[in-house]
Amino acid sequence: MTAIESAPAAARRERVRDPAPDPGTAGLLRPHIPGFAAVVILQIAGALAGLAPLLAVVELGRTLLAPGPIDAGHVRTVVIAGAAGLLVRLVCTATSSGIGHLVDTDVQLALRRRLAERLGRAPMGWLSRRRTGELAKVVGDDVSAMHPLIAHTPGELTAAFVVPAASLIYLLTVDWRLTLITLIPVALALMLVPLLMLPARAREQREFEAAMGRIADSVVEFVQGIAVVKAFGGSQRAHRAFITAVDDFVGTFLRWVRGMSPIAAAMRLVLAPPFVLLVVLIGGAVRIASGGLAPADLLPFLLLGLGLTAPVAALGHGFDDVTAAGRALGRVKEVLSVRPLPEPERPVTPSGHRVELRGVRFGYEEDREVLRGVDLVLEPGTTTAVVGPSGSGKSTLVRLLPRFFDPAEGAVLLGGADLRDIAADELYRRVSFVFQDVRLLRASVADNIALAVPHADRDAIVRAARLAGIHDRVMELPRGYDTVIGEEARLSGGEAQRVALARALLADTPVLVLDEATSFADPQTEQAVRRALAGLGGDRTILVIAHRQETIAGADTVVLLEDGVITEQGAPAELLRRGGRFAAFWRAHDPRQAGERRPAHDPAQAGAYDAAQAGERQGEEAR
Ligand SMILES: Nc1ncnc2c1ncn2[C@@H]1O[C@H](COP(=O)(O)OP(=O)(O)OP(=O)(O)O)[C@@H](O)[C@H]1O
Repeated sequence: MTAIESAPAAARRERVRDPAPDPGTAGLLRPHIPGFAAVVILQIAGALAGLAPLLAVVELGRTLLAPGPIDAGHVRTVVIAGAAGLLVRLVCTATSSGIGHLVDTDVQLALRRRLAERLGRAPMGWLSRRRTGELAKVVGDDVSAMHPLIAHTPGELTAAFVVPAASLIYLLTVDWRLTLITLIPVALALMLVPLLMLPARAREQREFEAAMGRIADSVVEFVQGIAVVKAFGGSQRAHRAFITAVDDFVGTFLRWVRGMSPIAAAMRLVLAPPFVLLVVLIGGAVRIASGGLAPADLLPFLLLGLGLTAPVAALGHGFDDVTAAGRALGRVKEVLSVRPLPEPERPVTPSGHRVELRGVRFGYEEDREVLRGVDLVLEPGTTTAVVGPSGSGKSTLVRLLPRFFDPAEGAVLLGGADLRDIAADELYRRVSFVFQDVRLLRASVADNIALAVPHADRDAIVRAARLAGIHDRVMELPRGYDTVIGEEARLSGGEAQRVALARALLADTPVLVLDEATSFADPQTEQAVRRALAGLGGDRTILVIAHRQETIAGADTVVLLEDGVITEQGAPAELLRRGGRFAAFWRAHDPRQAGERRPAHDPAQAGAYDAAQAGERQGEEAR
């Protein structure tokens, strides 16, 4: 355990405000319970009122078929009652639907606000691993996809169950035997349901979904890799993968249809109105012939019997929409459950901008450490270049400074304060960065550069752009610095990186972190960065992942990172003189030396480095 981890770690845990876990969707829906209740109550009232016209027809039938003179007053009352019921139903269902849609709008707004707030506090490391489109889909499409679930399902389900339940109670009061006969189609449909759930059907369903997935994969693969496939003349092969997936699908689909279609057809048949009417008519005829039922009493069974099948049909209806909404809800919940990096309760102000990493350990996954105990000091006014083989943890190391992640063990200190004790806005006033995934906003070039300094004047913006080597290119754009990126002009990767560099230079933070691999995407950018670094000077603390020998040679300190540990550090010239691991690394990556002596892939050069690495590993094991 390092000195840092002990007491202060526990004390800090007490001081940080670990944000309360997200209340989840239930918490989000709670304020809207009155709205949902109004939807359900109005639907129940509307559904019951909707029975009035049917019952009025039944009553009219009974009155008209009854022997003797017709009571005109009674007929008028029945007609008015039926019409009133219809009107109440219309008003109730329209109001219920209106409230349902208002609740939906409110819920969607609340969800989007909650998502925006969560994304605003999500760790940058988490955000940087996600594509912008992926998150935009969650905030946009996935929230919209919940519309059927919120606006329609509560009302529709209520109506689908209230109408048959009320009808059933009424029919039972008329003739319970014929009521049971009327329920035969529903009973038959329910008896068919277990057949849909047989293991064979479940297997066919899984195979069907897997085959659909294979088709989707082959299409995505083809589209994503289209440039590579074309360049290497493999389009026939890629097409073949798609054709094979489709051929496989045909067989699977036929098996699925053969298994499902007889059951689905039987269900449709027994729930179809002609079948229901046939059952009611046969049952009714038998009851009337046996003298157990008055002919006029058959009427309510003919009118209401059809409605009894509604709940079974409702179970299938809208099922796809609801499952899609459920999946969308799952993705929304996943984003809502991202834990923000804890903010300090009593923030500390750093004094100065000396950066120190003490015993830093970090891994993306539980059982695999990427940084295995890094101790490093970055003095103000110096440039430190991090070098090392691919995958050694360079990007991970530098991303700890702008707090993309927190170390699992150890600490990163700025001006003597643990980054976890510094308020986020304070930290970003002191640390700026330019990494690989440059993201520009759909805003003017000037606004993009002045992101961190919104009130910067045009002269300052132009100065930063000149320093970053992007000014001339900006002047070629249709409206210069007012050109909206992504709308009026598109920038290349290197140009976007130079805009990001100008942004970082204008922010003028005392600590600057750069990933040279990207910044050096093209020769102009490479020069711009080197000029900028040389020009910055002062007592800035600069940390750069260096790939070019010029950058390494120009740094005050070079740090060789291998497999998550610093194996050598010091002034570059001194390290070269020493002839150790860094010198071997340098020689193995020096194109001039390789060109002078041997072919570019100089096994001897690489071999020297590999041998040094192997020797060190053995030494480590021995220790
Ligand atoms: N987001 C991530 N999730 C899981 N593992 C990751 C993630 N980012 C990096 N890694 C792993 O961490 C290790 C170190 O990666 P890192 O990008 O820090 O190395 P690097 O030295 O910067 O490599 P390069 O020079 O190739 O960019 C690698 O093994 C990589 O696979």
